[in-house]
This record gives sequence, C-alpha cells and structure tokens, in this order.
Amino acid sequence: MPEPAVITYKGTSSRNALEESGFFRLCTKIPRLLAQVARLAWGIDRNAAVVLVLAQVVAGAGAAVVLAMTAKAMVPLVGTGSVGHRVHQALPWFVLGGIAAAVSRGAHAFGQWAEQRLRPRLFMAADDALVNAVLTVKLASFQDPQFKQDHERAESGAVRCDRAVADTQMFLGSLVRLVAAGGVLAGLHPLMLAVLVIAVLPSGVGTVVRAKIEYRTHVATGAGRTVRSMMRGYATNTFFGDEIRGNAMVPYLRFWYERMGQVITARMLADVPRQLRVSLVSYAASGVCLVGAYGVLLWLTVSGRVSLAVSATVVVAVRTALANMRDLLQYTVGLFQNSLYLGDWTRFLDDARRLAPRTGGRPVPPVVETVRVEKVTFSYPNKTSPAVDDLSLTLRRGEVVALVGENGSGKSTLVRLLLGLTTADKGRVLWDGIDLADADPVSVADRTGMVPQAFACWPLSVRENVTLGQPRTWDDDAVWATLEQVGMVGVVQELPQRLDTLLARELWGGVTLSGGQWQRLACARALYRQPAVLVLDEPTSEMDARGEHQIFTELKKMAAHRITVVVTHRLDNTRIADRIVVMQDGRITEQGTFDQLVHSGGLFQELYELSEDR
Ligand SMILES: Nc1ncnc2c1ncn2[C@@H]1O[C@H](COP(=O)(O)OP(=O)(O)OP(=O)(O)O)[C@@H](O)[C@H]1O
Repeated sequence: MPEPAVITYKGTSSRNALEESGFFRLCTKIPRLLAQVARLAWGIDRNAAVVLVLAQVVAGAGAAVVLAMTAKAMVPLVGTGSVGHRVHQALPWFVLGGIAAAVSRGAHAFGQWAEQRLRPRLFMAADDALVNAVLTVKLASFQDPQFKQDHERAESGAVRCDRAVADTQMFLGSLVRLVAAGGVLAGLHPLMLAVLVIAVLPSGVGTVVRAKIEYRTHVATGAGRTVRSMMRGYATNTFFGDEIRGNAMVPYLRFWYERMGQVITARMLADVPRQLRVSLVSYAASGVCLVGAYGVLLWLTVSGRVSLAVSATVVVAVRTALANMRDLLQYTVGLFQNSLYLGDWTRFLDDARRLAPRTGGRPVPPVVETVRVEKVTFSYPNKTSPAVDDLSLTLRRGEVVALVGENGSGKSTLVRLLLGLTTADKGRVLWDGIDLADADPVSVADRTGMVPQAFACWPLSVRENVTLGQPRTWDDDAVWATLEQVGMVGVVQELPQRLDTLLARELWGGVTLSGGQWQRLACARALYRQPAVLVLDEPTSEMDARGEHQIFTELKKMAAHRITVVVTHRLDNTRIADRIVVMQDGRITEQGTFDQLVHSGGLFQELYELSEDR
C-alpha cells in the first residue's frame, strides 16, 4: 500500500520554550510559575486557593516540629541511666511530636480537599477558554496549518492546567518540609546542609534533562498526532460509515492510521535509551555524593566533633531532607513541564485574541439597501491564481441574484467575501456604503442568514436546529411557520416528540433525518433569521423536485425585504432570479435574466444546454 504522504510531517514548532531553559534558569522561573498557577486558582476559587497554601505551610511546620521533637528525644534516649528512665524522659517529646504529626496529616488532608475542589474546575475553565478562543478567531486562521498545531498543543496545556495545581501543592509541601528539615539540620551542624545539596543536585539535573527530552518529543510529534487524530475523526465518524465500507476503504484507513501511530511511537521509543543514559549517569553521580555525605557524618561522629545523639538525629533529618529534596526537584520539574504546556495554552489564547476580528466598528443598518463589491481580489494561501479576481458587483434589496459557474470558478469565495467571512486582499465590500473592513462584525452577522454548502447536522432538538443563532424563544409559532416554508411540518409532526425530538441517532434514542430533510432544516435555520442579506450556497442539492420548487418559491416570496443570493448548479432554478451572474476563473463573464442569457451564446447557454441534454 502507498505510504501515507503525511508521514513526512516532522512538526515545525518555532516556539520551543525548552531550548531557552537551563537548570538554573528554570529555578529562577519558579516564582513566576507559582504566580501563574496561583492566578489561575485564585480566579476559580479563592477560598480553596488560600486553604491549599495554608495547608502546605501548616503541614510543613508540623513536619519540622516532628523532626525537632525527634532531636530532643534522641538526647535522653542515647544518654545514660536505665532504659525506663531514658524512655520516661523522652516521652513528652514523642507526645509533642505525635501531636505535630497529626496536625501535619490533618493539614495535608485539607490541602487535598482544596486541590480536589480546584482541579476539575480549572480544567473546565481552561477548556472553555480554549473553545471560546477557537470560536472567536478570524475564519482565515483556520486556513493556517500552524493554527491547527498550536490548537492541539494548547489542548494539552488545558489538560495539564489541573495537574499544575497538584504539582504546586506537592511542590509547596516538599519545599516547606525541606526548609524545616534543613533548618533542623543546619542547627545541628551547618556542614551537613551543604553536603546534602551536593548529594541531590545530580539527580535534580537528571530529572530536568529527562523532562526536556520528553517535551521535545511531544513537540516533534505534534503534527503527526494532529493529522492522526483528524483522520481518526473521519475514519470513525458514523456518518461516513457507508462511504468507508461501501468503497472498501477499511484496509487502507487501518494501515494509514497504524502507520502514523508507528511513526509517532518510533520517535518516542528513540528517547528511551537517551532517558536511560541520563538516569544512570545522574543516579550514579548522586549515589557517589550521598556516600560522601554519610562519610562526612561518620568522620564527624568518630572524631567526636558531634555527639551520637546529634548524629542519630542527623540520619533521620538527612533521610527526611533527601526525600523532600527529591520530591521538590521532581515537582519543580513537573511544574516546569506543565508550565511549558500551560505556556502553549496561554500563548494560543493570546494569539486568538490578536486574531479575533475587530469589534466596535461601525454597525450596519438593520435593513440593507445595497451590497457593493468594488474591484475585489482574493487569493487563498499557496495558490498562484486568485479565487476572486478584480470583481465588481452591486446587489440591491428586493432582488434575487443567482450565482452560477463551473466548479472552482469562485462562487463560494465570493459569497464569503460578501458576508465578511473572508477579507478581500484588494478592493472593498460595502454594505450601504459601510466598508466591511470598518464594520462591526457582530452587527454584520446579525443581519446575515447563510446556508453553506457544508452545513452541520446539529445533535440538538428540531427546535434548536431551526432557532440556533437566535435569542431563545418560547413561541413555537414562528418555528412552525418556517418549517412550513421548507415543507417540513408533516415530517416533524410525525417525530416522537415533534419539535423537542433530539436529532442525533447516537444519543439517548434520538432520531435522524434524510439528507434532503437535513438540507431543508438548514434552509429553515437561515429563513427563520429573517436576515437582511440571505445567501444560500447550493441549498437544494440534495432535495427532491418538490422541495426544491418550494424553497425557490419561498425565496421569491420573501425577497422584497432583503438581498438574496443563491448559488446553484441547477440552472432551471435560475428562472426565478431577477438577475443571473455567471462566474469564470474568479471573474464575472455574463449577467442578465434567464431569457437574456439562455440565448446569448455564452457559458450560461452552454451549461444550460448540457444540463438539458443529460
Ligand atoms: N480553503 C481553500 N483553500 C485553498 N483554496 C481554496 C479554498 N477554497 C477554495 N479554494 C480554491 O479557490 C477557487 C474557488 O473556489 P470556490 O469554492 O470559491 O469555487 P466554487 O465556484 O464555489 O466551486 P464549486 O462550484 O465547486 O462549489 C478554487 O480554485 C478552489 O480550489
């Protein structure tokens, strides 16, 4: 089987924060990382954020008290006198240590409570922000392949948002416990603290290097994962089931999907020996340093520089400090790693804000008298010839204009330009004299009704499928009236819950409609809006003759109050149009009524005769 072309994708992120960061640079970033997580948590639940921090401080202080009490208890325990006497003397310190341990565990439990309150909401908030960003960027951004990749990486960031809270909690806990253990240790003998730092440093550096390798692979496999998950969506979408099975596509799709998976996995597996090398080197180095640390302790004890009691406490403190130091490094790296993903998320939101269409421009009037296209040119990225080329056209209220032409002649592009969904490279589109480049996009959208070629079959009720995009209404009369216009009343009345019927076979016993019925609903959605500018791009391509006739009759009836543009390949339908505009290679080549064009000897006549010939 042919190798999938996309296997050559290697990932092209230009923004790899990892390359900028060394170990010490990472340490300097920690306060900023903590502040970032704190801001997120504070925005979600202030009480939980405060409890989270306080709990760690109390838990750490408790651990310090436990250690200090252990040191106190050691003195009588390794001292002189009978065992009973020594235990009796140590008992108060043990009791105090026990109380401190209980307080510490209790605080830890409250910390977990706060974390559990924050995590799910943080994830939802991060995810909501992401979806909101995608819903508000300029449509042109969707054409940019980097946008898709950045979106995918930002999704990982949203997923990691909640983990960053857990890491912060653990980081703070280990930090406070380490400071406590370090304080006790420094009090016993300052040299031990320095030796400790040296003992854990190699393992810390190793952890950072491993995190870098992992993140670099995540970035490198980003494009592959995006393409694979996109293909997964197509391959497993039940709507395409007939096409996939009916055309024997299953073996190729499976091969393709598995092959992409193998490429990604191979890249990840290539890291495994690298990770192992880093681990072995760092563990060996920290082992050597640890042996050195215990050697120093032994020498201090044997030479009588520290007492046996102090030495015993030092062993306990060293173990506590080591465990906390390791935790601290691990959670620092976790925090750092998550912050890289969080960085992708925040950058994406910032970019999305930058890419959002301007708002607050000039509002267009509720009734639009003319739409004027003035010398407009538009080219898609990576295309050599423009899709719309120096085109001028005026549309007037009350007029039904049919836009016709062969595939790829630029009809859909022109209607997107008319509605401001695409911005012209050159020239202007004016709604009642207001350049769409200066207009408030919200007011433009409010005046617009559109049936695109590819519309969504929304997994919502019939009512919502008609009213989606409009303010919520409790009056079903207008919904039924629109369904009447598109010939759907009978169909909807036979549905189990009529307007409330869920149109999603996959969900909770919902039902679905035929292709033509869905198309009628898409038309209903546009007609229900009663827009000032109504654009229908091949609205009846799946409809039977009756449905098609009904829609075009309704368009004609409604035409007086609006500008109507219909793109169609069924040239017989253009008889109802007041004007037919013929497009070829992004330009208008003919204009006129049906009767004028059908005998003009031009492209329209040729296409019409071909359609009659079928
Ligand atoms: N998203 C896109 N990216 C790149 N090129 C595009 C894109 N959409 C359309 N084109 C190109 O722009 C040109 C005009 O396409 P457009 O969809 O406007 O034609 P059309 O007349 O509506 O075609 P059809 O009758 O097949 O719907 C074509 O050459 C097409 O390949």
